Amino acid sequence: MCALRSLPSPQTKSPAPAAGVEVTGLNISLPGPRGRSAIVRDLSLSCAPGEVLAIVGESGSGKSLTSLAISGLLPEGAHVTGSVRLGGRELTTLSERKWRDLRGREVAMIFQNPRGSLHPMLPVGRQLIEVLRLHRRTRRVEARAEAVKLLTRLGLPDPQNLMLRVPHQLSGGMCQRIALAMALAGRPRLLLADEPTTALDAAVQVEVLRLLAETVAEERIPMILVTHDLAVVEAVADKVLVLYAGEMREYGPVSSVLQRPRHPYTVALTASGPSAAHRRGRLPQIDGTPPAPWDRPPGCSFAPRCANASPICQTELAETGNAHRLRCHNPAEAAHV
Ligand SMILES: Nc1ncnc2c1ncn2[C@@H]1O[C@H](COP(=O)(O)OP(=O)(O)OP(=O)(O)O)[C@@H](O)[C@H]1O
Repeated sequence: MCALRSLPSPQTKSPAPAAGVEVTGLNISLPGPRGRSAIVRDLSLSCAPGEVLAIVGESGSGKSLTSLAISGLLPEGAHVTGSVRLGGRELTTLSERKWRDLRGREVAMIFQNPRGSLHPMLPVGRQLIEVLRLHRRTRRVEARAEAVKLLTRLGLPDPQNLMLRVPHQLSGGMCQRIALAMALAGRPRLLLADEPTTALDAAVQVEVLRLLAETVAEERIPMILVTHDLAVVEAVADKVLVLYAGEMREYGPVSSVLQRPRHPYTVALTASGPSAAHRRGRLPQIDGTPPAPWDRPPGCSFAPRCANASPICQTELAETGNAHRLRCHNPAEAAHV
């Protein structure tokens, strides 16, 4: 773990305090081998300004589609119902023209491969300055000064020199920080990060994520982080949403959900403890496989893999809790992990 650094506070802030994001009753369906299938079902979450919400779950649980739905980037043929509100504005009904205006500026995204978001032939400084000029409508000289400030803030030494280099002359960690600076350039009202550090080595991952979490906290930007890695969740997130087969199973503050998991699925994920997960960097394996979206059983779709399942689990889902929400008829005792 790297030591936390105290960062200079930004001189320019968003004109108005950004409001958070609120997702209510989100359903995403896609055409599949047996017609249209519900992939994500009845998902609700919220992320306040400066808060980091992590979405975790096994491969195929719908983490990326949820993030893509929030950023208006779902694949062709996807059908969405429910609501995604950012600062009180409904996003699910925006036209593509409105999205083009919003995306990258108000809703920024960071992906797994940092080099993929950079032009391979252009100096990274020029790329960052162009994005700053576009989003902030400033002159080149001001954009350059802002670029230096952003890169310093993201822990990059000698930013003037670094800005002259092209991506292949930089390490993956440096490229990811440049990509982060570009994502932050528009002073977004929401940051979506899908496995942003998976391609980096473990020590750099933690440092980049810590800097990112500090920056969004200072800038009051809500951040939704998609990850497989419980150690990442523990290190940087405030809240966590545990997805199983496209549905919420457990949701609440990290300190509560990961330390005192109640849903048998979360219990299984955390059974070896986040620090053991940290060593592997992936979710632990659980016996069995999740159902395909077109083959979901009625009731709780985790029931076929669940040691606590009882007959009611085959027919109905039950939701309890408020700050720490849970969908389970037979939750585990709230034991400390
Ligand atoms: N373009 C698409 N067309 C049809 N089905 C898709 C498409 N994209 C994703 N899916 C299906 O939707 C489900 C959820 O996919 P998604 O990528 O959101 O999962 P994930 O939790 O992010 O997985 P991973 O951790 O492997 O990235 C999967 O069953 C996947 O096969």
